[in-house]
This record gives sequence, C-alpha cells and structure tokens, in this order.
Amino acid sequence: MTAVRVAIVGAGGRMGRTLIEAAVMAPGLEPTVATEMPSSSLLGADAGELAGLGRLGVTLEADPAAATDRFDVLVDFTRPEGSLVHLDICRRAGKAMVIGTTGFTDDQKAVIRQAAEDIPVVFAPNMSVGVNLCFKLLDLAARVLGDEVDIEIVEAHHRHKVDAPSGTALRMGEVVADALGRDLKTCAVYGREGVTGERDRQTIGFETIRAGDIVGEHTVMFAGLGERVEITHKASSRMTFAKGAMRAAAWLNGRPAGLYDMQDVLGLSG
Ligand SMILES: NC(=O)C1=CN([C@@H]2O[C@H](COP(=O)(O)OP(=O)(O)OC[C@H]3O[C@@H](n4cnc5c(N)ncnc54)[C@H](OP(=O)(O)O)[C@@H]3O)[C@@H](O)[C@H]2O)C=CC1
Ligand SMILES: O=C(O)C1=N[C@H](C(=O)O)C[C@H](O)C1
Repeated sequence: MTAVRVAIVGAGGRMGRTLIEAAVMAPGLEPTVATEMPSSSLLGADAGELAGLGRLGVTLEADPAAATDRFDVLVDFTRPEGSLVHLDICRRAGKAMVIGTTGFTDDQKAVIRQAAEDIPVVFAPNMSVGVNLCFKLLDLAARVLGDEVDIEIVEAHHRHKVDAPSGTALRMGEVVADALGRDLKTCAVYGREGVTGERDRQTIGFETIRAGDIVGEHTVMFAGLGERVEITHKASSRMTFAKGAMRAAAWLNGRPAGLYDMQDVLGLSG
C-alpha cells in the first residue's frame, strides 16, 4: 500500500515540530512536505532535524502552493489567516486538509464550510481522543443536570497562546448549550469583574488562565445546590493532539468532499 503523503505547514511551531514526529511514527503516513513563513530563519533546515529526529530529507520551504504535487493531505496548526491561505491552495489543487488551528471568526468559519463543498476537510479545535470523549460526556451531563445547575468552563494554557477562550472551551460551551437548547452566542459570559449582580442560571461562564508551559487543561463545572459535577481533561503532551491529527489525515485521504470533525474520525458522531 502506498503511504499517504502529508504536508505539515507551520512546521517550526510548537505543534509543527510535534506533527513531524507524529507523521514519522504513524504507520501508513509519510511526511513529504514541510513549510514555514517566507520570513522564517528555519527555511532550508531539515524537518527531521528540527523535530530532533535526525535527518529526514524533507527541507523546510516557503510556499505550499509550489509543493501540491508532493502531498495528499495538508495538516495545518498555524493561525487563522495562514490556514485560510492554505485552504485556498488545497481547494485549487483538490487536496484534503486537516485544520487544528483555533481562533477563527464566524466569517472565517463560513469560508472553511464553503471550501469543504469542494475538498474533504477535518476541522477540529482539539484532536485528542480524551477531549472528544469529554464532548460526549458533557452532552450527557448537560441533559441530565439541565437548567438546575450553574455551568462554568475553566481553561488553562501556556503563556504563548494567542486566542481566548481556547477553541476547545468554546466547543465545550457549544456542546452544553446545544444540549440545553440555548444559543451560546447569547448566553456566554466571558470573565467577570466589579459588581456583576447575582448569577443568571441560563448563562454559561468562561474563565481563561494563561501561565507558564501548561499544555492544555479544561474543566466544565455543573454546580447545583448540594452537589457539583466536574468533567476535566488535562493534556500533558502535545503528542496527543499530533497523533489525533495524523489519525485524521489517514482517515481523510480518499474521502469525498465534506466538512468533518474528530467525532467523525473517531466514530463518535451521532
Ligand atoms: N486542534 C488541536 O488539537 C490543537 C490546536 N492547536 C492550535 O494550533 C495553532 C498553533 O499552535 P502552536 O503550535 O502552539 O503555535 P506556534 O505559534 O508555536 O506555531 C504556529 C506556526 O504557524 C506559523 N504561522 C503563523 N502565522 C502564519 C501564517 N499566517 N501563515 C503560515 N504560517 C504561519 C508560525 O510561524 P512563525 O513562528 O514564523 O510565526 C509557527 O511556525 C493554534 O491555533 C492552537 O490553538 C494547538 C494544539 C492542539
Ligand atoms: O494553543 C494550544 O496550545 C491549544 N489549543 C487548542 C485550543 O485552543 O483549544 C487545543 C489545545 O488545548 C492546545
């Protein structure tokens, strides 16, 4: 069987380097393209050496559009503006794409939805199996505990993270809001300060912590009178996300055009 050829964009980033390692380790996948920003001092470096694996023979280049004949699936953990450029390249070339980047606006998400009419795309704010299991548990908890409890979502990440709340926290909020028939757009409260008045039970609160080298932690609290349920996920290695992204790339190769997420990849949808 021929290996699925994977392009990793943003290869010099925290996730980029981990993705290179995960692609090397994943059976049936082969990292064939690695790109970085045209301004990057890493251009010309060997992707394997960058990931601490030794020479791989894949050189960091600047333009994924010039490499479309050398990959089957492009994996993107960069920034929203970069992801949309990469999406356009994949769409024009008829290539599949895995998007792990977070922080998109609603308009940018609409562009992704539109592109997925032409190419297969997995778009997920968190590629770990554990978080995707938590989405299912959250749906169940919200349905059972209902409107009697106060719901708060607390997330913590490293000091370098640029978007808040995390994409995962927002998706957790959507899952809970959907289960309760609420619209997250109108019921979300982002942080509190000053004289806030009593809590409105219909709201879903978000709190963000940015500190040190925390890889990624999420807790959803369902707090009632006399008891409290908390569902927590703690990532201790970026490899958990990178392995999920490689699983998504293998799953996506050869699929029809469409917008998929990790629930589809893991067989958890529905
Ligand atoms: N879905 C999931 O499971 C996960 C998602 N993420 C998300 O992945 C993204 C990346 O995270 P992380 O690796 O920590 O971030 P980093 O900042 O470490 O890496 C981002 C990489 O993308 C490059 N980049 C930045 N802007 C552009 C652009 N416009 N075009 C092309 N490349 C660009 C950066 O280059 P340069 O350094 O030169 O700016 C860098 O190499 C974030 O949105 C994060 O939330 C993270 C972990 C898990
Ligand atoms: O930026 C990160 O690091 C992470 N981002 C994702 C998010 O915003 O949800 C996923 C993970 O928690 C790590």
